[in-house]
Amino acid sequence: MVVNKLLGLFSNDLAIDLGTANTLVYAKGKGIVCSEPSVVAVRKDARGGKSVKAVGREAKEMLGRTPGSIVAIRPMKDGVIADFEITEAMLRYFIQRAHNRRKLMRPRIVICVPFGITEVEKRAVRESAEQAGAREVYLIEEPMAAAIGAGLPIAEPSGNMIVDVGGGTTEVAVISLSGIVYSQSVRVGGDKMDEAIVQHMKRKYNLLVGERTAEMIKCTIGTAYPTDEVMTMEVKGRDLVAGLPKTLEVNSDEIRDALQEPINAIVEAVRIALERTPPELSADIVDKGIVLAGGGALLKNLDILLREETGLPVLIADDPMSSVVLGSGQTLDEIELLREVADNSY
Ligand SMILES: Nc1ncnc2c1ncn2[C@@H]1O[C@H](COP(=O)(O)OP(=O)(O)OP(=O)(O)O)[C@@H](O)[C@H]1O
Repeated sequence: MVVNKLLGLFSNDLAIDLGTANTLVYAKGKGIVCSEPSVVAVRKDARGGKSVKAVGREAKEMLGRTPGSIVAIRPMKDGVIADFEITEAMLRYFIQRAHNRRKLMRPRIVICVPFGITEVEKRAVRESAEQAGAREVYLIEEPMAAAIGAGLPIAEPSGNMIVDVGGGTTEVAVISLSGIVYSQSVRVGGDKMDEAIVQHMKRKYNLLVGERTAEMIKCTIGTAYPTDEVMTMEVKGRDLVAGLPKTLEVNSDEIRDALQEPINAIVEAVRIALERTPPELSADIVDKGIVLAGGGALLKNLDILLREETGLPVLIADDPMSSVVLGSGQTLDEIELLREVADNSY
């Protein structure tokens, strides 16, 4: 008992939301200790060797701005590992940062994965965390973690619907009695919205903008449903015809049109989930509504659009970008909960 208490006190257990866009780390007893973009800048030498130059925010600043010898890489794509080696380097960096760079720690790690990824993809995440220094690895499905983090009563025999709109994926899940009754993951999220804006700028204005600029446009004037006032913003890019830098003004109406395809895919995923939900649980969702989490939940008026399209109440989680990591962090404190929701299918 005393030993257990002491172990708890000196625990270095971590929960990690290894996301396509952002990685968040929660340390037991401390809360969120790190929240950074999932980007790594790598320097290549003449012999083809690679070394990590920067990770996180510093590396994101470099996206699209690197000289030939350095590449800024996003090692996660569509919610899964696209570059194993770089993901491992990134995890190692974040784990060490969470432990104030003390290298000897071998923590127990709870790590989130999108629902519906393959066994091979799960193994890649697990091995990557082990290589990065984890002693034990538990995988939790993202919608479950998001629901716990958003404070939904997941253990009750009652339907809870969570929609987690991330950078690479959108996960729609219905949860009851600590289990996922139905879930669908579509590989559409904030990244596809950014791409749609890049395409729009190219098609309408012959203006080439980078993904960072596109993301800024989305977060500043992007909307899913008309706002009372039309918003405008100045955008800088390269004119594809003249080849010179150019500034022009775009408005929220045209950006909403540009975002239609990815947004429709999200609405469709919610609609399908509702159609396939068992009737008793549907009845619960009519009363309780849908809860939105993930950074994409911050897209202006996405809640209003979903309310219009489904006729159900739609709420946004308190801190949507942190729901997943907060939910997984909670399982570090409640071992019973971890046993119930961790995926041990490998
Ligand atoms: N105010 C905003 N409006 C619209 N989108 C936003 C806003 N703030 C953040 N986002 C978007 O949210 C996304 C990141 O969300 P989040 O951190 O939840 O994703 P992730 O967990 O990294 O991704 P995934 O779950 O797919 O692995 C990015 O695409 C970002 O552009």
